[in-house]
Amino acid sequence: MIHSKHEKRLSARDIRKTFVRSNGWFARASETHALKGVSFDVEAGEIFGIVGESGCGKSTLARILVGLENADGGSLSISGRTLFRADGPELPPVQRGIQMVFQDPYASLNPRMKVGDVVAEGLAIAGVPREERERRVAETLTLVGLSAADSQKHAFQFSGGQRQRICIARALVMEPRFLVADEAVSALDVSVQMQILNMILDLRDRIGLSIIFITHDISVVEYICDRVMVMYDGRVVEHGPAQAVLDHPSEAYTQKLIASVPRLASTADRRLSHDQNGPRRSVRATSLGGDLCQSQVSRSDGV
Ligand SMILES: Nc1ncnc2c1ncn2[C@@H]1O[C@H](COP(=O)(O)OP(=O)(O)OP(=O)(O)O)[C@@H](O)[C@H]1O
Repeated sequence: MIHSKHEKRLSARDIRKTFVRSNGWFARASETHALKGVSFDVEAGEIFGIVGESGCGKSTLARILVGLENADGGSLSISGRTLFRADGPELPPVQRGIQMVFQDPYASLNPRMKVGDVVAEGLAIAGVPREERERRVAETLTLVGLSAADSQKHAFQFSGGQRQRICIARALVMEPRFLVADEAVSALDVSVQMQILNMILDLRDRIGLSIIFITHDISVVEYICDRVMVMYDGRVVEHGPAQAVLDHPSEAYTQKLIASVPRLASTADRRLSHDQNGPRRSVRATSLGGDLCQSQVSRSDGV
């Protein structure tokens, strides 16, 4: 499942989406311009953050990337291979090489299904034979810090953090080049958030996965992202290396967004800590709400 860092770049150009809502027979339909021409590139093996306040269009963009929603205009390609463009057909979600992890692991998992069946669902739909499905499920569960034996358990037997690992395994088993994580840690406790974030950093390092990390939490961007794109009202306000944008935002909107939250220790310290300690490290974490905790984290903590 290891990807070459040289081969894939995702390019989104001028993506547009308008939602039209009917207001009954006698009133005019109302329109929401959710995306007003959004362009960006994500390099192979990078963690690309997308931030912005509620309603700026982050989730709509995520859903368009994975094919859960159609764009009205623009184009999307991975290393020149077109996923969609205005005048052409769309590549179906399963052929895109992009998978998604959602915010709430409780809502996005059927608690009564066996974990092995949950993780293998996409493979079964794609017609992958049972033996290969079982092998890939076991491999992927191990990759996310669970065990092959967990495939026989039911989702309700797991904690929130473990359920999010199952959701990540369900996405990774399809061997995507790009993973879209939409607020993937915001439903979890801060200490559990750190464990999932560390696991994502590990996955990037170990298998060269590229991750598009959508969040409203600046501290998460500072912790995990290489580059960041700031959105407001369906447009890109600015983008660049995460630390540079957070330390020296050039746009007034970004300045306001960043000024409203507490900050972590510098990226250099955190990266050094990650490099020295591998998956186990001590970090000072803060959430948008301002909670501060000292959290000792490990992939093998069982969360
Ligand atoms: N299915 C839909 N029908 C109508 N309007 C929609 C639909 N989905 C999203 N919108 C509108 O599009 C805009 C962007 O919504 P979106 O969910 O993408 O924002 P967001 O930045 O992800 O917000 P949040 O952080 O709260 O999830 C909002 O004004 C929203 O109300």
